[in-house]
Amino acid sequence: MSLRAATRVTRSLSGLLPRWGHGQAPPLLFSQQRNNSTSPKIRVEFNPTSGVAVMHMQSPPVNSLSLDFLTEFCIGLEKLEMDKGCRGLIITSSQPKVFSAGLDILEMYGKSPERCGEFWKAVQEMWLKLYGSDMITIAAINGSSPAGGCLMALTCDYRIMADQPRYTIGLNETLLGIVAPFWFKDTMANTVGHRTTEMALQLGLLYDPSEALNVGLVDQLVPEDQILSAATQTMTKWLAIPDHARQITKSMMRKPTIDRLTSNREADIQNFVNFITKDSIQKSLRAYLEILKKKKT
Ligand SMILES: CCCCCCCCC/C=C/C(=O)SCCNC(=O)CCNC(=O)[C@H](O)C(C)(C)COP(=O)(O)OP(=O)(O)OC[C@H]1O[C@@H](n2cnc3c(N)ncnc32)[C@H](O)[C@@H]1OP(=O)(O)O
Repeated sequence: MSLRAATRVTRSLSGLLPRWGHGQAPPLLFSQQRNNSTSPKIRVEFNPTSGVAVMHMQSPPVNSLSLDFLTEFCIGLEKLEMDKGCRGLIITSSQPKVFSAGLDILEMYGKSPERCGEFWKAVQEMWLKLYGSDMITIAAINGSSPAGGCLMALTCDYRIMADQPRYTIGLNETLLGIVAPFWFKDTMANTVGHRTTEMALQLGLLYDPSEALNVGLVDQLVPEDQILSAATQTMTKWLAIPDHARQITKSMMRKPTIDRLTSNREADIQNFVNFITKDSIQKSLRAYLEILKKKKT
């Protein structure tokens, strides 16, 4: 059980002690000041009345997960996680047509081993923080969400996708000539099962929304303009569950997967650096970048 969950259990068992003592700022003001934040790539709107924050990813053109993006994202997440008034988080995109394009390919192409290692550590950090979050997390997927973007959505408790057939979602790493690491694979298998994951990962499948719903990669489809209201409605249902019971349950389901990475973090970084800096892999990434560029012409 996480420290925050343990604290909540203690609080609920000790007879609903007041949260704010004499001389402290009233909760609403305090929360408002702390957690409505805008950094260049992330905008957070926290509603202290509902206890729900909405995180808007706003890194043009495609919310790719660069080192800077991941750093801002983790700082934003950490702040919300520390705020006991924040119980739920909705993650969505401010960019048209794209939730997140996944890891920033330019962070993996032509970079030094040291920089690649630093980048990978940040990717791990994002996953650890989100997958292990005590908050209720909902991905409001209002655009395409390949690879690392799909991973980000998979770490949430619930996924709502815009019902727009041109959007796709999936772990398509093999299409780039790279390999989804074991914890990407585990996160997907925990969501859709072993067989679907095995096939999807080998083929680098990108699903349209109805296919994604069919395999259980997303939980609900809604018209794009209703995605935030649908996320808010779902959040209300989840908020009705006592936090401590839900958190312990979430931890019970996810801890073995999280422990596999936490006990192998350094080796996983080394593995990534050795893999990604290989000439053959760099060549594949260059070819993929060229395909992305040519798409436009
Ligand atoms: C053993 C195991 C060890 C470990 C082994 C290693 C494990 C690695 C795991 C990797 C996980 C990943 O996430 S790898 C990342 C996978 N991501 C992808 O395949 C997504 C590629 N992108 C797309 O499909 C599309 O861009 C999409 C997101 C649908 C949006 O399409 P659009 O038509 O709207 O936009 P585009 O015109 O394509 O893109 C706009 C610009 O953004 C750029 N762009 C797009 N995606 C980008 C990205 N991910 N990183 C950087 N830049 C990107 C394009 O090149 C364009 O640049 P300009 O031309 O300059 O404007």
